[in-house]
This record gives sequence, C-alpha cells and structure tokens, in this order.
Amino acid sequence: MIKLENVTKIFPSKKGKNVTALDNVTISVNKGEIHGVIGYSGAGKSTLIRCANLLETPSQGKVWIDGIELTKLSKEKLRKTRQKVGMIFQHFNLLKTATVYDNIAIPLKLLGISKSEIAERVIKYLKIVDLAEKKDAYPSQLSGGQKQRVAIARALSQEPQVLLSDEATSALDPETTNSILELLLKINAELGITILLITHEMNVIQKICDYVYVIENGDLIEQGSTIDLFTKPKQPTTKKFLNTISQRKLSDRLIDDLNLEGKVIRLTFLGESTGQPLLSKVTQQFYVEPNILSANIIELKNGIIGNLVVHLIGSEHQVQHSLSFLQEQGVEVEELGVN
Ligand SMILES: Nc1ncnc2c1ncn2[C@@H]1O[C@H](COP(=O)(O)OP(=O)(O)OP(=O)(O)O)[C@@H](O)[C@H]1O
Repeated sequence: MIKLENVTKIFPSKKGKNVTALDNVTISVNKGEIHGVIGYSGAGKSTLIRCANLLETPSQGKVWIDGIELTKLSKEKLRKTRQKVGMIFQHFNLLKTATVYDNIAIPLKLLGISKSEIAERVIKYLKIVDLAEKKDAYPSQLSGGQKQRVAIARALSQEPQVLLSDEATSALDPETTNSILELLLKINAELGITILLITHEMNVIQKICDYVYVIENGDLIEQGSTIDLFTKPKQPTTKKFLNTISQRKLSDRLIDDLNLEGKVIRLTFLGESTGQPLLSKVTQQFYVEPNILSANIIELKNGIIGNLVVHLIGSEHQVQHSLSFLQEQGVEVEELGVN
C-alpha cells in the first residue's frame, strides 16, 4: 500500500556541505498494517514521512501509494492521488480562528465536496473520534488530546486509504498518548486504514505497530516485526530504545550493591515458552540457583513477551548448560552488560 524504494534525500547546503537525510531507504507497508519508523533526533524520520506523500521530493528512488508511482505523476495527478493519504502532526496544525466544525469542513470545501456531504462527513468523523459535542468549540478551548482528535477527524474526513502520523503523540502526556494510540488502533481495525508513523518513543511502537524500522543518520539500520525486534534486537541503537521500555543494562551501582558474581542474564519468553516452569527445571537439572533481579511483561499489539533478569549462581559449566537448555526451549538468552 505504501512503498518507498531506494529513496535517497540529499539537502544541498550553501556552504557546499550536503546533508544526506535519507540514504537508499526501502520500506513497504502492506494494506491494513501499522508500521512505525523510530530514530533519534536528526535520524531522518520527518524526511522519510514527508517523502511518502512527496511533500519532500526524493533526490533518488521511487514512491508508491496503492500501486500508483507518485514519483512519476504530473502535479495535477499528484494532487488527486494525495487524497488517498491523510496526515496528522505533532502540533495538530489546526486553524486557530476556525471552529472544530470548520477545521474539518474547510479542506473538504476546497476539494469541491457538496455542503450536505460535508455536514454528513464532519459529524460522522467527529463521532468516530468521540468529539461530536465539541463541534462549535475553538481549538483554544480544547486540550492537546482533543486537538489531536480533531486533526484525526480532519484527516479521516477526506476518506484516505493511508494515514501518515508525524510524531502525533509527542506533545501529549502518557495517558492522553495512550488514548490517541487506542484511537489509531480503532480506525485501523474498523476503517481498514493503513498507517505509517514516525516516533522517537518505543512505547508507541510497542502498543500499535505490526512492523518496525530503525533509522540512524539516514540509514535504515534494522527492521522486523515488532515481536522479532523486541525479542531479538541486533543493533546497539535498537537495544538502547528497548532499554527505555525494560532494562537491558545494569548500572555499576547495582552491580556493587548486589555484590554480583557470575552471570547476569536476560531471558525473554515468547509464545509456548511463557507457559512452562523452565526456571525450576533449570534449577533441578543443572544445579544452578537463579536469583531473579527483575521481571516484567510487555504487551505488544500482536503478542506478549515476558522478560526476566536473572543472576545465575553456579559453576560456569552448569550455567552454560542451563543457558543452552533454555535456548532449546525457545527462550531468548542475552548476557547483560554493565552500563
Ligand atoms: N530542509 C532541509 N534543509 C537542509 N537540511 C535538512 C532539511 N530538513 C532536514 N534536514 C537535515 O536532514 C537530517 C534529517 O532531518 P529530519 O528532520 O528528517 O530528522 P528527524 O529524525 O525527523 O529529527 P527530529 O526528530 O529532530 O525532527 C538532519 O540532519 C536535518 O538537519
């Protein structure tokens, strides 16, 4: 449904030092899925999402939406095809001097849609975002979460097949963030809208994405299903992002305080391995003593992952055997480093 193929974006600079904001990036979002792009500030996220609807023209590469190659369309055809693509932004981009109703109605008017159809759509989509009672309010009378709901209704009212989300929850508190993420899940499930989002927050990826791309300095450094990325991250940057959700490193202080010797292991349980008493089997079969330092459960859109950080006390030989056993049972095993 959305495809960027070998997209490179180079911004020329007057001083002659060009900036490569995206370097040969390929992403492909299937119809009905939610894909997320995560990266630190300056990684190229905004450039990528702006290339997806050609708000930014790639220096090289091709962009498709719903099988149509945007990069070879005339301006007129591009304008028409863009109607398939809605967009929401971090700072909502509402007209301050217009009511909620008009914020949604004005762009529809510009598209030449009839007054009665506009009235129908405004009410329909305000109901979907649960804000019908605010139709006569002005943006200054709304909370951040409500403003984003209006922006979502405005995007939906053009009945797009694709929604691009540019850090849509970054300006919101955690509770409001959750409610907006739930709304995005609802419109994905009920209206079948394909979503591509950019974010620097791993909890956004965790809660709503089927698939993740990690970008750094314009390069796509890692990608995979959200479950794979959370259980088997490869790149240090991906691990750093995951560290914001659950601990992947131990601080020097913790090591000192616990007076740890031997191995500290992170065990990630997924699928069948979550239902079995594997740690007690390890204790019985390999004579190691697991001391649990932390435990948590991460709920992803498409599954649940259990994490245990364990200090395994025993001879090196016994510890190695128990780790091999756990891996054979489908548990991801990672030795934790120190910060
Ligand atoms: N119009 C532009 N002209 C020149 N350089 C640009 C332009 N837009 C972006 N860049 C540069 O491209 C690189 C990627 O920027 P981009 O805004 O895509 O990153 P980002 O990941 O969205 O960052 P942030 O999260 O801070 O918005 C940065 O080095 C930025 O300075």
